[in-house]
Amino acid sequence: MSNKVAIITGSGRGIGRAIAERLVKEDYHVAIAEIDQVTAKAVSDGINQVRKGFAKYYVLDVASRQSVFDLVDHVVNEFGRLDVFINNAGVAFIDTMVASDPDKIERLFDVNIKGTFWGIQAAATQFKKQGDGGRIINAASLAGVEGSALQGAYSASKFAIRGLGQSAAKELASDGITVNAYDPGIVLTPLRDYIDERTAQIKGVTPEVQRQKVVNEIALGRAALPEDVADVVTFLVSSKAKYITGQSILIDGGMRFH
Ligand SMILES: NC(=O)c1ccc[n+]([C@@H]2O[C@H](COP(=O)([O-])OP(=O)(O)OC[C@H]3O[C@@H](n4cnc5c(N)ncnc54)[C@H](O)[C@@H]3O)[C@@H](O)[C@H]2O)c1
Ligand SMILES: CC(=O)[C@H](C)O
Repeated sequence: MSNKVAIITGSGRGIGRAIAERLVKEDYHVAIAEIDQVTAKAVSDGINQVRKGFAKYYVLDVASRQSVFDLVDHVVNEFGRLDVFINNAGVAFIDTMVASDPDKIERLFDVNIKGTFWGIQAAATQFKKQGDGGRIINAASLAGVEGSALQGAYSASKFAIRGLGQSAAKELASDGITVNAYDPGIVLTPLRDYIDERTAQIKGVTPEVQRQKVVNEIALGRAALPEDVADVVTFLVSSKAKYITGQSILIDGGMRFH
């Protein structure tokens, strides 16, 4: 198969969907790897209506290490190889540090940190077998560069993801495998809607007021769209980025949390 092959976790909606649909335009075959079967199938079917055979969906929980390794095996059996693994799937919950529920913290760490770890392990294992390098890209966040109030567990997970990527980049460079991350600020997705609604509830303001507050902190004056992140990821997987590794690319429109 001449076309390259990418796995994008959490690509049933939001940023992951935008990345998958954009990579298909770059002639990638894509694996829509997602816990939600309905959205995964819908995104895959939509891609195949435009480019038949370019997408296949897989239902999994990235917190399960075996499921992530099985995903890579299924994709390689289907498409013949793997070139890019994008650890996009992630969850968040909003609460004060004191009120944060231990079970929610555990689940968030299992999905965001361990899920990313399993993706790095499974992708690197396959890339080493193939012997011709590869690209691993992880979803970090502005909240992983500067901790956000009411997002303690989430921020911690995104700091961890940046550290995982830096360590993996150093280890895997000799195999021609690059590892980078994208660090968006405010991107208009269902996750962001939840964050602003829940934050507004805690602060006793309307979601609209909360959304406007965060947008007002963005130098470019607008929230990002998922396509803005897909543009950066498309660059990071391209040959133009072959000398970039261990980096975390801020996509925050010049936002700075105070
Ligand atoms: N939206 C933002 O403002 C923003 C900013 C910075 C970073 N991010 C990060 O970018 C990534 C995508 O964010 P988004 O806004 O598109 O989120 P989203 O919640 O809209 O989409 C995430 C997708 O991941 C899937 N998913 C969740 N848990 C999963 C699991 N255990 N296994 C498999 N799939 C799972 C969900 O079903 C969903 O389709 C996340 O890692 C998020 O932390 C988002
Ligand atoms: C959800 C997220 O990471 C940013 C802070 O919006």
